[in-house]
Amino acid sequence: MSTLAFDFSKPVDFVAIGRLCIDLNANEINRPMEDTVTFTKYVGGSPANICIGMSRLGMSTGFIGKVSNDQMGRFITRYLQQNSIDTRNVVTDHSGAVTGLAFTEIKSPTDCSILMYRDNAADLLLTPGEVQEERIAEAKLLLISGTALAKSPSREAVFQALQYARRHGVVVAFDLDYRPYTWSSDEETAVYYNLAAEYCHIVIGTREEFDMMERFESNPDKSDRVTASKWFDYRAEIVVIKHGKEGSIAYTKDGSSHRARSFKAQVIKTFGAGDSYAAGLLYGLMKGWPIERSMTYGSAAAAIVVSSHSCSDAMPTARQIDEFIESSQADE
Ligand SMILES: Nc1ncnc2c1ncn2[C@@H]1O[C@H](COP(=O)(O)OP(=O)(O)O)[C@@H](O)[C@H]1O
Ligand SMILES: O=C(O)C[C@@H](O)[C@H](O)C(=O)COP(=O)(O)O
Repeated sequence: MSTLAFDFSKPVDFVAIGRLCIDLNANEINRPMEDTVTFTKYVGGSPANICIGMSRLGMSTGFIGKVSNDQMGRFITRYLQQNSIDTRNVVTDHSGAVTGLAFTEIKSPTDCSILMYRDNAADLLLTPGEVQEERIAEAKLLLISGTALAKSPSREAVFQALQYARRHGVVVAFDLDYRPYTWSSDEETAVYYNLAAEYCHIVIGTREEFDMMERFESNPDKSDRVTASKWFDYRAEIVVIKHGKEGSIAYTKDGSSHRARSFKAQVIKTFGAGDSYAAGLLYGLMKGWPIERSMTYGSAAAAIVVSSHSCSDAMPTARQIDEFIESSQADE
């Protein structure tokens, strides 16, 4: 059992802070980037994808971030608005910063990579003073994401958001979202990830992401239980460790563990799995569902997204997930 203390008197379900960017997903799949000539443009960035996922699931949502003052920035803000996401705290940069671009290379359904163009990215320029306390105070759940910790001032903006969440009794989820190219040193990365995780009630990451955080500690067997137990000495109620196609395991503060398998999927590409999983999982937890059911919901959302061309645009509705789970059970 988890004892997440959502304050249901708050009017907004979910607010996310961090990266807003553009995904340019290869249209000609199953070939290297060198041979790819056309791409489809989608809104991207892990926390943006999760927020879009929550909105598709019917939650009331908002985003805190910074976009470039150009056509790309306006494309992102408009897409969020079309998805009923509150953009009052999406700030426009005026320093000439640009929107981060993620070109996706789909060599095969299992061999995918992302080529990032992120020099002078606007999302990393969000300042602590630009984070509106009211946007966090009014929300039941705040999602933070690791990439925003990579550079100042967005690093301090995230810690400011964590302070506001603490002040206003907001549950905090941390999707580790570790993107090595954004960081300059492994030590710096681990320091800030560990510091931020101390404030969080739900910590979600892959085994590799937790390995990165554990560089200062001893967990030679890469034991998921050892990884999770550390965070229960701080504020964590749930720690989720994802293992790709092998599924995921969640530990709760009372010492219990819960497993979810992945669903069979007609995989087009592997990215987007984590973001859709997070949306489905957090949705279930906010509904008060048992952890297994919430994890199954996340796994089904992920199976739907890996079978689609995009991440954000493919985020499923509750009906799509329910139908998917039903048809998967019928197939068994
Ligand atoms: N190839 C796949 N087929 C079906 N589901 C998948 C696949 N890969 C991942 N998933 C689902 O997505 C979840 C998160 O994926 P994972 O790869 O661990 O995270 P991330 O995308 O953050 O690296 C998994 O727990 C699983 O349910
Ligand atoms: O996060 C980014 O900047 C790129 C994403 O929009 C991208 O689609 C992606 O990689 C999703 O990440 P995942 O869910 O962890 O696979």
